[in-house]
Amino acid sequence: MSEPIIVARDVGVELGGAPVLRGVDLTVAPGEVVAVLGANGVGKTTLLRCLAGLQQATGEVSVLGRPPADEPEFWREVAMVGDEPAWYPGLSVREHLELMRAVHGSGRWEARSALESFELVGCADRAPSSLSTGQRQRLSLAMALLRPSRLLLLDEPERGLDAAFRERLAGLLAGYAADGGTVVMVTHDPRLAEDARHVALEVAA
Ligand SMILES: Nc1ncnc2c1ncn2[C@@H]1O[C@H](COP(=O)(O)OP(=O)(O)OP(=O)(O)O)[C@@H](O)[C@H]1O
Repeated sequence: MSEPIIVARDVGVELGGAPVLRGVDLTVAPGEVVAVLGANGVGKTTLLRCLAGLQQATGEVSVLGRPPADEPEFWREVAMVGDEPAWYPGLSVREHLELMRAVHGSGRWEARSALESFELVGCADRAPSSLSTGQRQRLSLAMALLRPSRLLLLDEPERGLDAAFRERLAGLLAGYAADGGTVVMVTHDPRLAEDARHVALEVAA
């Protein structure tokens, strides 16, 4: 059996003096799509940040065979979509996608295919800051899915997306996993969770 992509054991986090995560275990195999579910404030984003090396935790966290670290070497293999990124002034939607290909040396798609898949053709020459919330979210997702990666970490990828595009996104994530990628997403969206293995977080006692 292939090595897990993620192994988290007995993970604990305290924020502001209060326990947020306690005794959390998670193992994710290559090619899996995992949906982290739970009520508001239960610690889903905090867990994702632990997996991204953005939050210190007690216990053990291993991602791609080593402790996650917020360093270029880690981010070459891991793509994350969470809070809206800073957009490059003066670069269009198309140029943001081309930038991803240029920086990473290759990509899973040409910029033109990504524009089509993420329904951004009509706004390709506009500045991202001039787009709607859902269009900007599509661009964030397109930039993450276009570049090569082994693990995709998504925090509420459904934010701002209409129902039809959520359906499309479910298919795009299934395609990423079929290509050998692994997805861990925090979501409140039943459609995105439908095809995923559910991991339910509960309030840390
Ligand atoms: N910087 C911080 N300082 C103190 N407490 C924090 C901090 N960040 C988050 N928290 C608290 O940690 C808990 C978990 O937050 P988190 O964002 O991980 O929850 P979540 O499950 O992702 O919630 P939601 O579904 O609302 O996005 C919350 O009670 C939140 O108030």
